[in-house]
Amino acid sequence: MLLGCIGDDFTGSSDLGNTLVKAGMRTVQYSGTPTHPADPSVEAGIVALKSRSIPASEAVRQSLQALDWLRDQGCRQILFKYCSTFDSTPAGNIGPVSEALADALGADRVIFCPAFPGTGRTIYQGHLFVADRLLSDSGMEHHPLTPMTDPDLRRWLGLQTVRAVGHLPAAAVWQGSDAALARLEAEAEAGRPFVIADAIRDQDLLTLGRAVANLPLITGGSGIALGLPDNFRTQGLLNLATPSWRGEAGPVAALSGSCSRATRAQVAHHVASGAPALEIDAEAVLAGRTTAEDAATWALAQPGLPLVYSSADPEAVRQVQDRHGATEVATRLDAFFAATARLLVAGGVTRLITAGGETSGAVVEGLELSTLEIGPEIDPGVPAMRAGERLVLALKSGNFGAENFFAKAAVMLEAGT
Ligand SMILES: Nc1ncnc2c1ncn2[C@@H]1O[C@H](COP(=O)(O)OP(=O)(O)O)[C@@H](O)[C@H]1O
Ligand SMILES: O=C(O)[C@@H](O)C(=O)COP(=O)(O)O
Repeated sequence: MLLGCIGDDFTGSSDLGNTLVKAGMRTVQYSGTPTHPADPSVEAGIVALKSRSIPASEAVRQSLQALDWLRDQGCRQILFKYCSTFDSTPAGNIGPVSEALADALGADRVIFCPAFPGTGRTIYQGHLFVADRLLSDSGMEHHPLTPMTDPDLRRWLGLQTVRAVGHLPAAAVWQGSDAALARLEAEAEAGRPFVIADAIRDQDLLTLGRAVANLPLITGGSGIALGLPDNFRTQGLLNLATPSWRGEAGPVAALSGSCSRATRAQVAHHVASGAPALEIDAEAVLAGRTTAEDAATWALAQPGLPLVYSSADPEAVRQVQDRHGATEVATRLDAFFAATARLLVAGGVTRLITAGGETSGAVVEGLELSTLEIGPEIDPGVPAMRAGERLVLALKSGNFGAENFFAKAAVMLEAGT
């Protein structure tokens, strides 16, 4: 294993896997830190954690455990992958986890670059944009768990770390990888070891990828991985075999606990198309009036692609959180979707689509899927994946995917190549 990755959620980890596979690395996603050694053919290993929204101390503990395992596999470089919308709170977890990883690796200069231009996330003058909106005006300000109310990443990261935060501006990136590295070094020498890097085009990410080739720790979204495989390829370290993909026929179902804008549009599209859809009232789940058995029984009786969703608008989310607390609501809905997924798979579902990072984490853990093989891309940032002999999956990040994502994913999961 050459590149060791720690993902702070499951959809984000599959997004990273998608990038690395497309760039030619043999990549496997693990659910949590494995207890066994990796297959020797794996070039990039991604330990997917569900650590984005848990207490910072626990996120640090889990990330260091993942780091130990990745180092045991021989990794030469570590990538900490978080969301392209920098999902975090003033308490963490991007800052505390990065501090712990930097200390463990002796990394005295670390870039932070969540840019993913292919899905509209760009960073300029230290500010994060989603398409033509600042992050704080993109819908992410209403996120149920990590409301992103400040688009200045230097300031937001600064709330989460005792280290001073510097800036690697686009103007330096555009001068090439040597200039970018020189600026990173200068920031570190000036006492600002954590550096937000601007990037507005894939070309910028490739430049940054070359600049950080020899650094032990990199942090960012999946975009920052674009240029990393080439660093290994130029050293003759990559196997050139292309991975094969085998789709799966059989019953299909979709689950959505994502309340992000893109997912809500995809749910509305699915409902408007006349496909079977069951809306789950969060309040009813909390009161025990709606159970996983109800949802799975309904889904297994539907033709085509049934969708079970709790996706709701910000006002509805706020009301239920005000009554029960955000953590309690998330915990109960996670458990509901995990149990529903178990019943669906036990009932014969072989293609499972899940929308939402936390929700996908709960589903994958609920199904006890330890290793996921990354397949072809469904939409930018979302690959098809295989878990064992009979089950294929798509884990969709909340804000990714075209409006017809659910139907498209169902087809893609079946198709073989
Ligand atoms: N109707 C709802 N009311 C309140 N919270 C909800 C509702 N539906 C889902 N949630 C919670 O919102 C969060 C969505 O997060 P996640 O699954 O990561 O989606 P995304 O990828 O869009 O961020 C989860 O914790 C989920 O349990
Ligand atoms: O970087 C991204 O945007 C995604 O890979 C990701 O992490 C999304 O997380 P969720 O929106 O919570 O699914």
